[in-house]
Amino acid sequence: MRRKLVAGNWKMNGSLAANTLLLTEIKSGLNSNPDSAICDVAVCVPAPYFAQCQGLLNGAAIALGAQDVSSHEAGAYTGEVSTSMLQEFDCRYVIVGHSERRAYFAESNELIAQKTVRALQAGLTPIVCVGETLAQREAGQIDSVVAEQLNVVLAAIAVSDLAKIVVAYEPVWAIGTGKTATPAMAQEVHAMLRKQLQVKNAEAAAQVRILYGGSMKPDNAQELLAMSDIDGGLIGGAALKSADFLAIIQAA
Ligand SMILES: O=C(CO)COP(=O)(O)O
Repeated sequence: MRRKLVAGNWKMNGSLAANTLLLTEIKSGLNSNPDSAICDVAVCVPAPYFAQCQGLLNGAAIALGAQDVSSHEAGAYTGEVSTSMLQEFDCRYVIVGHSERRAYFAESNELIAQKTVRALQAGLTPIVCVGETLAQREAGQIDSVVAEQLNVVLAAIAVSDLAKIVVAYEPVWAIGTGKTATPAMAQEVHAMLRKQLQVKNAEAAAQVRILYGGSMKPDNAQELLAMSDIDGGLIGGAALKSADFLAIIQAA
């Protein structure tokens, strides 16, 4: 049985004041609801706020995560943030290959695979994002695009690391648009991804959590999370509102 994971991706949002308010509200919401301990919760915050959020989350059942990491270990890579820096702030998760990084920062499948390997070497849990654009969906290329994105990562990691990754299926056309994949549409892709993981190792594939992301909200979370291969959510906009984020955790 896979334990569900609800991870917030704050993207480039937040401020010292807003983060304090948001995390204080989420913590008190979780504390007042014993049921919510049944799933894992994480927030992936902008790097400048690691120290602040580490302090705010001290003792809370909410893990800290990053939204990206360098594929390099250390050195002359201006602007990059390394896995060891993430570890110093107790980050447990790191998102790699988000579609916004792929689209706006030209991240390739190969670079994303290198970042995944680097994260695993550091003992971080990579949340590997895959997903097709609307044009690719309409051209009937969902399976080939998403399978290729995952395959390049799978080829780069050791079988013994397979169970340590989290995969997130985020159809690009559903991100920030208010359009959500129907539970059946999402489940179909998740099942396909699970099959692909099984080719590498069946036992580990059964343990890998596959999250859905793309306009997940309190009013659609429950039906999405009820699908057999949807093991949680990667939440953008709704992770910035404590009531919405708590409602999604509750649905999980
Ligand atoms: O990109 C996402 C999470 O990584 C999803 O964003 P939204 O929930 O805002 O659609």
